[in-house]
Amino acid sequence: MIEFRSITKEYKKGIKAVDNLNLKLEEGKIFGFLGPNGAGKSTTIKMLVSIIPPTSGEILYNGVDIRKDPVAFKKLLAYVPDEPKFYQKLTGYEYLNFIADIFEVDEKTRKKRIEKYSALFGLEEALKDLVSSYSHGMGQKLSLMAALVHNPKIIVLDEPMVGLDPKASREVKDIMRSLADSGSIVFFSTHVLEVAANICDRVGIINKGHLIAESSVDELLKGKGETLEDYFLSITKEA
Ligand SMILES: Nc1ncnc2c1ncn2[C@@H]1O[C@H](COP(=O)(O)OP(=O)(O)OP(=O)(O)O)[C@@H](O)[C@H]1O
Repeated sequence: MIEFRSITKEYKKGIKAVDNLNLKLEEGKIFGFLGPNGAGKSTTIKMLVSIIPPTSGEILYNGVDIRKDPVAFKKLLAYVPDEPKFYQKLTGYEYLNFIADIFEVDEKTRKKRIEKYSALFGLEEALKDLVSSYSHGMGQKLSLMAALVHNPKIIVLDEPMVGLDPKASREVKDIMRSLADSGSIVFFSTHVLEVAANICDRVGIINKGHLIAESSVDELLKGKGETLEDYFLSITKEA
């Protein structure tokens, strides 16, 4: 389990991008993180994947601060950013092999996974080309493949559906489900409330750095007779 304990991030002194966040992410569950623009979603994700440190508070994995043994934690983790960056002079294959080397995935296993996911995403031919020739959507798919090549125990995705065609978007949702079903922690941010309502086991809504709701979609909407979109719009307006 991952636990955010009183996590606060101030980029500028006195201005809290994330304010006293307490949140638990469980194995086997897909957790959707929702919020308006500038609410603090990417900041939370970047703290979880150790790109930026919190100003205060701690993030625990199975009870241990993730900063205690960062390499051990990162070995379990895959991060799919909203704007993936690649080494442009590598081919897709070279990039995936580079990532597989870092995560010490053996040759046979990586070959099997690369074949499986390149077929799913229709990227078999493109993997021979330089990454610099890829469209935005192809880059998104490559970034997802790089995450999946080491079969992560924890996968964190920032706006994973943006720029994907409908088929790839469906594949990503199915992959997230099967990772969760195999016991991984799946945490992603999205603006697409329909996706969140359909695939998440739990959702959290953040607004102006504060977590203002957190539960299963059903519990959130129980007795309210609303869609997730109606509920989201009403509580982010009030807060
Ligand atoms: N590097 C930075 N320096 C200063 N302020 C920042 C920085 N990154 C984000 N912020 C501020 O922190 C707040 C939260 O931003 P964040 O990117 O986490 O929001 P978000 O929920 O991911 O938004 P979006 O949905 O638009 O991507 C915003 O007020 C933003 O301006």
